[in-house]
Amino acid sequence: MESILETRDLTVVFGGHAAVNGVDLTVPRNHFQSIIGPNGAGKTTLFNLISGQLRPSKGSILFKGTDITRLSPPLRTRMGMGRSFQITNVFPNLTVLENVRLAVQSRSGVRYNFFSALSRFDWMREEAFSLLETVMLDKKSDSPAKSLAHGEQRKLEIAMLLALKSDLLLFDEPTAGISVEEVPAILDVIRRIKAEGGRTILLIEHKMEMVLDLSDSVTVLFNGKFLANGSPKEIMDNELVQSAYLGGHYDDAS
Ligand SMILES: Nc1ncnc2c1ncn2[C@@H]1O[C@H](COP(=O)(O)OP(=O)(O)OP(=O)(O)O)[C@@H](O)[C@H]1O
Repeated sequence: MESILETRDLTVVFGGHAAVNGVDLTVPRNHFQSIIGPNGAGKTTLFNLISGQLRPSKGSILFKGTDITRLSPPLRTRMGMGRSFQITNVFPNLTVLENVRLAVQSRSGVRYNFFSALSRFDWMREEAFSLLETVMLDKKSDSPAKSLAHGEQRKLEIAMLLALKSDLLLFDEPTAGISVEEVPAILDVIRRIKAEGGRTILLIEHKMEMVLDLSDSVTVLFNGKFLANGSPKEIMDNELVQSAYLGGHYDDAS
């Protein structure tokens, strides 16, 4: 199976402590792969290395066969890697639709020209609206972004991320910090994105039922190191994984 992302001996050391320690990760194209592990296992640090927020102390990262270890985060985004918190430009006073349209526009590199016929930009509104349908936020298209509930804001961020048309999406606990009632809607959105196909998704998540439901494969980190990789069932049956969780400090946030 062709891989879209590979890390080799990926390591980052903070004050003598290796938060990510010699991790070899292989993510096949169009795969849904989850990364699990007890608190402090190094999951978010691994994402920071993959998306370029952090530079590794050692090792390399290959994305679509190219060594991106030294590339800046914006260049990685341009190559097709999307991470939701990179969306910093949510304009609270603009409508939900306008925010997504601006994300579509930024991807397309189209400069708004006051003298151009507005109809030339209709396709961007249409694409933005269809993204809002994907995240089930179309009924709020005319609401100002600032009026959205927390879970709805998360959906808006996901729609803006999808506007970038990334081939690889990195989701770091997408349901963290939102109310219990809003969790199923976010889950539905992720399920839809998976069903649409054509994308690779990497998910960090503590909610095991969500991991088991969505993942083609699961990678387990423990103390910064790769512990196991396999199908959800293989991981559930893996004795090493069981003892890491039982003996560790697994914080089931679900
Ligand atoms: N910038 C940093 N400076 C120093 N130590 C750090 C830094 N970032 C992370 N760490 C440490 O690296 C380790 C891994 O942290 P990380 O946040 O990646 O774990 P995690 O698996 O995502 O945990 P959680 O499930 O709680 O989010 C922890 O011991 C953390 O304190």
